[in-house]
Amino acid sequence: MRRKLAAGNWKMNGLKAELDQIDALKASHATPSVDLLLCPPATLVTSAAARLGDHPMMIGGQDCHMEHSGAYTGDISAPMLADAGARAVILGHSERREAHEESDEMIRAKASAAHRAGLITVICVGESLAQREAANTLDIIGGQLSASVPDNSTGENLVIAYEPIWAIGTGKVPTTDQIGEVHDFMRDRLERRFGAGVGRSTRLLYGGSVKPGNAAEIFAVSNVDGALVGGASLKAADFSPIIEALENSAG
Ligand SMILES: O=C[C@H](O)COP(=O)(O)O
Repeated sequence: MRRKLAAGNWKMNGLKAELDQIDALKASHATPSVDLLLCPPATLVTSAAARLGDHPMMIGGQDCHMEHSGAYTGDISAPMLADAGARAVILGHSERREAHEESDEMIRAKASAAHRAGLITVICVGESLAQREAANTLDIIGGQLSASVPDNSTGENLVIAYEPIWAIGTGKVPTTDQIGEVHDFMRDRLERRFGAGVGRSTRLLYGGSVKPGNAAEIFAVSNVDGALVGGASLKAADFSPIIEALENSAG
């Protein structure tokens, strides 16, 4: 049985003062029945991890370099993230694919490096509105999956987040049928490539305008094992009911 995962992506938001949101999450979810992951900006990874104490929530990064170390000004390697207290890293978010021109091949190399460093990778895939309207969604997702997921993936270190680009930060959410179609497709693709063991134990998250008001409906969809939450993860008051909805959905 896959353990559900509620992941928060703070993106480029958060100063030290916002670490009090971690205190609030700890207080509200002292013994969570689902896995929790919070990915603050890199500047806060060390202090966020320290703030956790012995709480089971994980802290993650939002990107890493594909190399172990070297002359890459401004970049952060996977071992550095692990050394800072991170246990996971988001890779291939559409905002990085677009703004930093990250290709599937780059994401695959980064994910491979992250796995070697012992990190869980949350690899993001998703179609644009034009691609969906052209009925190319499954082709796009299938291509991103096969090209950006590395061979050294296991059921423990691989998480896939389906994030339709047009749903991110827009308040627009696919229908539950649309989400289910993509998640069932991803499950099938992973099972075909990696076999039933890895394919069935890899967690599949949905991301894109997940809010307290729509979380329960999304978590009831086939093969949705949790969420990657952006805006609503910034405040514990918003993230907490999403976590509760996931806990209530876990069966
Ligand atoms: O990584 C998170 C996603 O981009 C979703 O962001 P959002 O919940 O603000 O739409």
